[in-house]
Amino acid sequence: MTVNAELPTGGNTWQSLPAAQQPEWPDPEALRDVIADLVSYPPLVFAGECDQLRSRLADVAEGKAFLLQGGDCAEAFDAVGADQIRNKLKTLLQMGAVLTYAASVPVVKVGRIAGQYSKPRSKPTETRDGVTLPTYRGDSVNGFEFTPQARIPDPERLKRMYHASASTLNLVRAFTTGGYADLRQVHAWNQDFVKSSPSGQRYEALAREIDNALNFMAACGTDPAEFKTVEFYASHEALLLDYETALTRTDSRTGKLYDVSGHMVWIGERTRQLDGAHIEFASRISNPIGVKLGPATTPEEALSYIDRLDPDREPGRLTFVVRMGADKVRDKLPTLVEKVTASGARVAWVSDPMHGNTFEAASGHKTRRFDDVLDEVKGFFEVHHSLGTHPGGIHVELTGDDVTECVGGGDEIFVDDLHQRYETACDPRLNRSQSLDLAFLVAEMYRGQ
Ligand SMILES: O=C[C@H](O)[C@H](O)COP(=O)(O)O
Ligand SMILES: C=C(OP(=O)(O)O)C(=O)O
Repeated sequence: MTVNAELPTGGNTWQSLPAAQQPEWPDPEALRDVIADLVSYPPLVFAGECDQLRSRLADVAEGKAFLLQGGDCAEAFDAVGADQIRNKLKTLLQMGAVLTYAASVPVVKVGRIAGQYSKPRSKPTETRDGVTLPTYRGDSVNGFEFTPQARIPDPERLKRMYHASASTLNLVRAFTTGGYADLRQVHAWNQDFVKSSPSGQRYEALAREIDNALNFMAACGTDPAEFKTVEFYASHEALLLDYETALTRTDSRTGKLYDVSGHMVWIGERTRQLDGAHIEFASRISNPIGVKLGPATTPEEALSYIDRLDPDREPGRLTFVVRMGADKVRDKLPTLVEKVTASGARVAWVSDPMHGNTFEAASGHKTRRFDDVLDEVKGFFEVHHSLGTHPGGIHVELTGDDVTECVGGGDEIFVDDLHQRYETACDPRLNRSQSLDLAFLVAEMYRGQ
């Protein structure tokens, strides 16, 4: 649909191409009005911040840093509250501290946050007790509630997504620069957690070491400003192209286009068609771009993504997020890495150990086994180790709350526990304890390389 003539030139070239996974908005006029409003709204992030992230991701591509990207599968409008945002951030900060200290590597921290409101789905409809309704596509499109009314796509939700993203980002910026993320708070992030959980206790021991190191540095007269704030970036899947285009602006410094809805956006497994609208859109913007690579990805496709999205071969521009499944990663990944490396391109390679490892439990809950998640990351590391390339990071669905959505972990969740706190709007997330377990285990793998 051609929605707006005022969009920056080049930002809407995708409109003549097939766009997968777009909602069927019932009222085109209403969509047009919403987009006109969105076009007039201020940017959520600045082009210069996107460039800064690109330079951090260049370090990842060059083997000098590790990407920690994580957050909800699907953010929800009713979860835009201080506690939930702080808990998520706290979990990522704790994981970041574990990885930085235990693996001795700079960690680039990127949330699946402040924009992750849209979901690609396997099926257009959902059936419960003989009733079939349109599937839930994220709070940016329709309601989670299983009623005909809630499931009608409503473009006003695009504006709610903008405002929810703005509030979230505002709080995240306050937390990360206003003292909460000061490394001296490394114990405070754990206070509500340490007693009850093995990973919390392990973390506490590490936090004491970090404290000692900080005290030592202070005694030597060094108290670096870098420890008082944290660089934290926001990312989401660029799924709803009308929204992303409405938030695409021309950078006054360079004349280039940036999608100012988030610092980094990625193209998902279901929308990465080379002749499709999503890749075309991503090719026009200058943000760092991720592309999810499932087990069917061919080396030729991977090389074509590089030609389309990173024609200048700029490290940090392109991140390949590998999500093959624990049973396939060791077979499928080596050829991709070999061919990409041989081409001379320098992309960041990151493991998403969640999306290839989903199954349905007998109770009907969609879940993932912690051991499969871990095994996929192990396979990812093994492949890179054997090829002498850099395992650049992890991309994980997680929450700071004590949910029971994935099975396993040190504080073990059993299949029979799933119903207790199964709160995700879409896919199962690691809870805080499982997330910290993963961070410790990944740090060991990284150190052991
Ligand atoms: O988060 C990813 C996808 O949106 C999700 O895995 C699709 O889930 P579905 O197969 O239930 O549609
Ligand atoms: C949908 C997602 O993943 P994928 O495209 O890899 O299935 C996601 O990360 O939310």
